[in-house]
Amino acid sequence: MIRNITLGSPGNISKALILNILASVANLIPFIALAKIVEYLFLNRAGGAIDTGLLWRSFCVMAVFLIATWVFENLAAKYTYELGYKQAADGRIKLADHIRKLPLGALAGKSSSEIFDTLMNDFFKIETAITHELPQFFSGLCVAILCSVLFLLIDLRMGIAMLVGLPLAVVLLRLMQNFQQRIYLKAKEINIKEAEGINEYISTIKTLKAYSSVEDSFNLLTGDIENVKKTNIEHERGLGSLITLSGMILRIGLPLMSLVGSYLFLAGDLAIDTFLMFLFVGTRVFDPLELALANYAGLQEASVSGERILNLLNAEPMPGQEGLGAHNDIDIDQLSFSYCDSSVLEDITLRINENELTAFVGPSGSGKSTLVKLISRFYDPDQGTIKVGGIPLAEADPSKVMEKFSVVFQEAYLFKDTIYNNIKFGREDVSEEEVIRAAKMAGAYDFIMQKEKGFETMVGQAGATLSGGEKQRISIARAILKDAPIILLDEATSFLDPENERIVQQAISNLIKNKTVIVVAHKLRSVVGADKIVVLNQGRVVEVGRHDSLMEKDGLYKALWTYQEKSKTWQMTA
Ligand SMILES: Nc1ncnc2c1ncn2[C@@H]1O[C@H](COP(=O)(O)OP(=O)(O)OP(=O)(O)O)[C@@H](O)[C@H]1O
Repeated sequence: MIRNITLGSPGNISKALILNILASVANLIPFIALAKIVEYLFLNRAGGAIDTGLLWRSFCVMAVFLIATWVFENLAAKYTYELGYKQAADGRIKLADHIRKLPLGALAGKSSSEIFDTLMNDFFKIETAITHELPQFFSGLCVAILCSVLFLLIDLRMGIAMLVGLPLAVVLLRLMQNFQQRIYLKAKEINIKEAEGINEYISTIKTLKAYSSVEDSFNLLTGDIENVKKTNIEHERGLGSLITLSGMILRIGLPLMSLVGSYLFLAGDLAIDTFLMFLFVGTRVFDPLELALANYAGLQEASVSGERILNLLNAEPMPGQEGLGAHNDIDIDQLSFSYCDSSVLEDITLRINENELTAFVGPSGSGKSTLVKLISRFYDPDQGTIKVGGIPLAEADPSKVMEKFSVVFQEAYLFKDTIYNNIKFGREDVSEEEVIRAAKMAGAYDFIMQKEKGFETMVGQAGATLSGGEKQRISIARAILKDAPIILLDEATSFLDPENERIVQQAISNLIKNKTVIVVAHKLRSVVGADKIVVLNQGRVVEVGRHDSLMEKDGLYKALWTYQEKSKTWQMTA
């Protein structure tokens, strides 16, 4: 279904198009005046005295229309540039806004490089189409049609000779349209693959060095870059030869018109002024026509880019407008969920009570993190419902849902900004005192103050300049500041050393006071005090209860517990 999203109205471009047409028409007038001057000087003067007044008038007409051409071209450029850049900027903002409302599933299968390419390069193509190709195509076409009709009316035989190549050139371009779109799409895919390769090469350099694999990865990257070079040259060559071929076919009209004109003139069947008009002005029709054909080829690529943008824009955002209720009980009823075709959660029915601590435990891959993502509506379930405070999440406004939740992930993501802004993230209304208080509660204050610039210390991209524990404490400070009633902790301490783990555990205790808390835990010891422990196995809930009752059952929980207790005595041996 095409949703009601447009990238601007075609009507907006009409002013620019009219100005471009006026510029092209004005550009032809000096050539008509030139034909008239030549006709007067060499043919119609008949040896009499030169009428200098007539010459000056003709020169004035030429000068006036040259200036008019310049004025129209400048005004047209102003409108088209303003419009082109505005449309592209508006479109990018609209798409970025749309992307954040999409379920993560709608973006599955698309890499960040692909989405980046659509946001940047596809919109750049549209920008170029609006600022250059569309106005030049339409103005070229209009002028060419206008002149062609005029010249056909002046002399049908000469007009036909002049335009004989046009239908052939158009047919050629139409026939090549599919081929051209295909090579453009192929070039795009290869370029995106290269961007992905570069992205991965840079972001995994640490791992590559650790495994002495930099050389292999570099070779792979070099291959990708070489491939892009080859494809881009192929693409330009294909497009270039297509345009020059159609231009050449179009210009067959020039020698043909001269030949037909010469024969007709010698046979006394063509007036000299008509012949001159065709030679001086008729030949000028080829330029706008060729421009129209060249830009038509460019517009084909813009249409491919437009389709890619619309594909993303047409992905359905998460539905729902309801606000969530005041309560924070979570009811999950017969929930099932798959990533693409692979089933991950099946028939989950569960109640999570307000202001209690609920722990999800279970073997790796059992679906704990996925269940947390469904509860915070990163995805919608395939079957079943999740209600928060009695309101089905599927009917709730997605932006309101996130107001209810603070999520602390396994790996904290920080932005390339100051520590202060990273803590304050998403809360423009908080004071400096509140930020400092949150940092203290998260156990982050001391290490922040030890840094030379304190809260103004810049954090590298993705928090690269901080340790794992420091990043985690900043993300907890962020969550404390958000003060959402439901806290989701997805193995927030699993990558930390014992010292950092102790500090982060303390920070978490401050964060979760009087909140509804769901924690995904690998280390069962960290959740012995939980009000409810939910044991998952292969996407199903297999046991629910407190630690003591689960230990009495002799089921999976007890097995996991026993295994973990034994592994505490594990030692590394060479
Ligand atoms: N984005 C995804 N696309 C496809 N499959 C996924 C995706 N995320 C997770 N999975 C798969 O879904 C299953 C459940 O993953 P999930 O991360 O929920 O398990 P988990 O119990 O949290 O595991 P762990 O304890 O190892 O973190 C796994 O088989 C995993 O490979």
